Amino acid sequence: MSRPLLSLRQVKVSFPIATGMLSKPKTLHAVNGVNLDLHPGETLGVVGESGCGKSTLARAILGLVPTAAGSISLLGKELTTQSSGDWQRTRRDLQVVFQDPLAALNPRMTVGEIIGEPLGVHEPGLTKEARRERVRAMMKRVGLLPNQINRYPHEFSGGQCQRIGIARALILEPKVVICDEPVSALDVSIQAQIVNLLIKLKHEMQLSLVFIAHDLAVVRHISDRVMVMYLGKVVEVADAEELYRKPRHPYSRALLSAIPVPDPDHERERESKFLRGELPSPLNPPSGCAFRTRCPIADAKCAQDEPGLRSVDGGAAHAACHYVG
Ligand SMILES: Nc1ncnc2c1ncn2[C@@H]1O[C@H](COP(=O)(O)OP(=O)(O)OP(=O)(O)O)[C@@H](O)[C@H]1O
Repeated sequence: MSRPLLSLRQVKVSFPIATGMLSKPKTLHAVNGVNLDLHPGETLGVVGESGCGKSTLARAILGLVPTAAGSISLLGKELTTQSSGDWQRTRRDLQVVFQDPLAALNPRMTVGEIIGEPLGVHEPGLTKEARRERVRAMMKRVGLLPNQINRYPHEFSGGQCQRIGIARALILEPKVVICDEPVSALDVSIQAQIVNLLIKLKHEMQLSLVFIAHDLAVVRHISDRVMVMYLGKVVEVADAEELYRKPRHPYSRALLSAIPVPDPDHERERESKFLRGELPSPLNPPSGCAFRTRCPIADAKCAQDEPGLRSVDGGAAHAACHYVG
């Protein structure tokens, strides 16, 4: 297999949380020992309930939040210890598409200025006209009309704003793009258009994507592999087809069973059967396996021993459960 472009090893991100005037702050482990490899041309989906650490993981990769431990390397270069000057160079290869397109765009800048800004930083030798030409070409590529280059973000719909965000992310032709819930804020009717655009651009521009979403149907459509997170940890990784065909970890099974189906009775029955109770507080995670308090097959061993991620069914998947495989 090819060498990964992006590699994470035992990455931890923690936040101190005040618990009262007289007590010491507690530590919330938002990302707790995550390993990840992203290969050239691959789309890795990251799923899990709200609060499982997906966005914090994305922010750690992008250097927007400090890591407490572990290593993150891009094209063989360690990111966690690099200087801000090095980070600037890294932005050429590593870009992000955020969830809320309008909030991510500066309302006082024209679309041309927004999309062209990274070119100004990384290719300062370009003439103004050459830069605008690149911007127009990119606008066309993402399905915007180049003659709208002087318009402002508020003149565009949510879907069009996300196209602007994607154009800005791709103008430097990066190798890796972190998509943090890029369609969650959009109308359902627009979501498929944006996902299909990302798939098209990924092939045309030979991108590798980390695609974070809580909508499992969207993730299935775009991903080659999927990583399932629970309380800051990876509980399963498998090829997308394999994961959706046969989820191994009880949490993956619960998540997939909760995908809405047209029959409401069917859905209710499935959800109540598989995904019980609330996500425990990450400030007080359960002992042993973090999922055991909601797991239908947990026993005393699960309260004592934390299962590590291991290869199951001859390598068809990796799952962190004592009773899988
Ligand atoms: N800056 C912060 N300070 C304190 N706690 C934080 C901070 N950022 C995130 N957290 C906590 O870290 C945990 C993981 O949050 P994160 O936003 O990464 O999850 P998520 O899976 O992306 O959820 P969502 O889909 O709701 O964004 C949560 O318990 C959250 O409350």
